[in-house]
Amino acid sequence: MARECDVVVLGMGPGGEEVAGRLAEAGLDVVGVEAELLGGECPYWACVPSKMMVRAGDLLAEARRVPGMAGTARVEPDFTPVHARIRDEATADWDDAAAVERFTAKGGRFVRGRGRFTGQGRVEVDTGRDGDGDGDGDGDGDGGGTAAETFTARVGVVLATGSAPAAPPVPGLDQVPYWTNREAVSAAEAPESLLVLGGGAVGVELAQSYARFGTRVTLVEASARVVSAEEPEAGDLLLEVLRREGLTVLTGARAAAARYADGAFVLTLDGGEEVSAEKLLVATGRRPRLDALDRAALGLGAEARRVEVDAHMRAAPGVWALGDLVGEGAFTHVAMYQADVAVRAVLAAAGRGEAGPGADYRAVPHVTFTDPEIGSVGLTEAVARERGLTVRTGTARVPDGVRGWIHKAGNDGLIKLVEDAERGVLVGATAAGPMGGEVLYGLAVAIRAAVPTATLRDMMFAFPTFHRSVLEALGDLAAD
Ligand SMILES: Cc1cc2nc3c(=O)[nH]c(=O)nc-3n(C[C@H](O)[C@H](O)[C@H](O)COP(=O)(O)OP(=O)(O)OC[C@H]3O[C@@H](n4cnc5c(N)ncnc54)[C@H](O)[C@@H]3O)c2cc1C
Ligand SMILES: NC(=O)c1ccc[n+]([C@@H]2O[C@H](COP(=O)([O-])OP(=O)(O)OC[C@H]3O[C@@H](n4cnc5c(N)ncnc54)[C@H](O)[C@@H]3O)[C@@H](O)[C@H]2O)c1
Repeated sequence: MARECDVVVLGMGPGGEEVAGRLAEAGLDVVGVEAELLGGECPYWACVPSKMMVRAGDLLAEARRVPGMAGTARVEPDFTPVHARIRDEATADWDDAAAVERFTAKGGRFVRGRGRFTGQGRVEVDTGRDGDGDGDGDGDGDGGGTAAETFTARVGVVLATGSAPAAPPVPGLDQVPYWTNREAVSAAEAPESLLVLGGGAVGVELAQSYARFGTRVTLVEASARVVSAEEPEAGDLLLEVLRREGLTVLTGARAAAARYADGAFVLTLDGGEEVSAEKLLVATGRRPRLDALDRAALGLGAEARRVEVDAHMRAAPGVWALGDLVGEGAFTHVAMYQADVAVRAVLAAAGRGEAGPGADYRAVPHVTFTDPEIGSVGLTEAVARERGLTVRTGTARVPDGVRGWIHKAGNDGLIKLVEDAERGVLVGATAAGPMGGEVLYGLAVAIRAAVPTATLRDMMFAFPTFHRSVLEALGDLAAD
């Protein structure tokens, strides 16, 4: 028999957890369904543990910068405390009891199991366990059946099943025990050598972190640059720094075949060259997880790669979707932002208030936490031009600013601004450098609030901050 509730949230990653918790706090009867760990990818296998690795690697890099600036330092990397911190502080040994407690304390009902959205407000969950204590796994006490529970939602269903790693169709790759982000952030030791396939955010963050612990890293990237979705100037800068730090970075290189034998992974590149290492990390992007969704109920064709939603995250009547599943940027802050929009929409559907404003993607920020950090928001120059805008750009080099010059060792960075010259407002910006992600904040405000560049130029920028380079870049814009 189906159990009734107000809302079922399918997938309890950062997006689903936020929606489910907020709706439960608002007094709705909410069932949250999660197949693995409540909290999803970000706290257990992605953002948080990877940033602990980045922090540890940055400490080593800073210590190595002491000579010539502050004395001497002997640096002996040890990965043991990094893994211990990820295991004990970040993930409680990959245990979500605290998150489950947090959700149920808000009044939510938590169901562990793999769910399937079957349309008309229904979610079937394979709980893999018996609900009635008779040991047959069907929860009906009669001694036969399967371990499935069905929930029907009076108000609707929120889909938040996130994304999974996507591996390219390289012959042999599916036969070898490669790492995804999960193994890479939960490893107890830094490998002696590591091949990284893909130089996007996952690839560069983890490649640089491991290299700083002494791992010999070879990164293979198909595009001409690493972080190829960023401004080319930022990609070039990061490439130069990674190579200077001793990583082998092969750009414009595609894997043509993969094999594993005698403890070594070998990638044959399309030019015939072979590269090998003790471990292989495949970091070639992610795809929305649609496998648990009835495509017909969502109006999705067989070719659809993501769930389409309107500005209020509505995918179909009584169905909302958010996070990596909807492909508006695979970032935790995007999922959380969309969760906020969805909470208002669901409450409005339940007769509680107004849906309010829809999602606004003019100023989506993101930060790749390498050293230098690559922060960017809004449109790149190329995308702005593709959209037919009259574009002016302004750039400044961080080492040329007073703070950058004072900082000296590790001061690589740049600011790039993209202006819609007709409107006299910024539509895109990149802040690369020490604390590039923090410098980005003011630029995100300027883009979101459409602050005239004339006003930005007229502002005071505290001396001597890194963000004063923004003033230099604004001056360069004016000179176009
Ligand atoms: C290595 C790495 C580092 C990252 N670093 C950052 C960062 O620094 N900053 C940032 O903003 N983003 C970062 N991201 C991206 C971020 O992790 C994701 O954007 C975010 O986790 C998406 O949240 P979500 O709720 O959409 O999905 P997910 O986190 O993927 O959660 C979806 C949940 O749904 C569950 N689920 C799926 N199918 C079912 C089903 N059928 N039944 C029940 N449950 C199901 C899954 O088990 C999962 O728990 C990183 C990603 C990676 C891989
Ligand atoms: N700091 C952050 O916010 C952060 C960190 C990590 C991940 N993420 C999120 O997770 C998503 C996934 O990250 P990702 O790095 O896996 O994907 P990505 O899409 O950012 O980068 C994948 C890279 O792999 C390359 N590639 C694809 N196929 C290849 C092949 N056959 N051979 C060589 N190179 C190939 C692509 O050219 C691309 O540069 C990101 O887009 C981002 O949304 C965010």
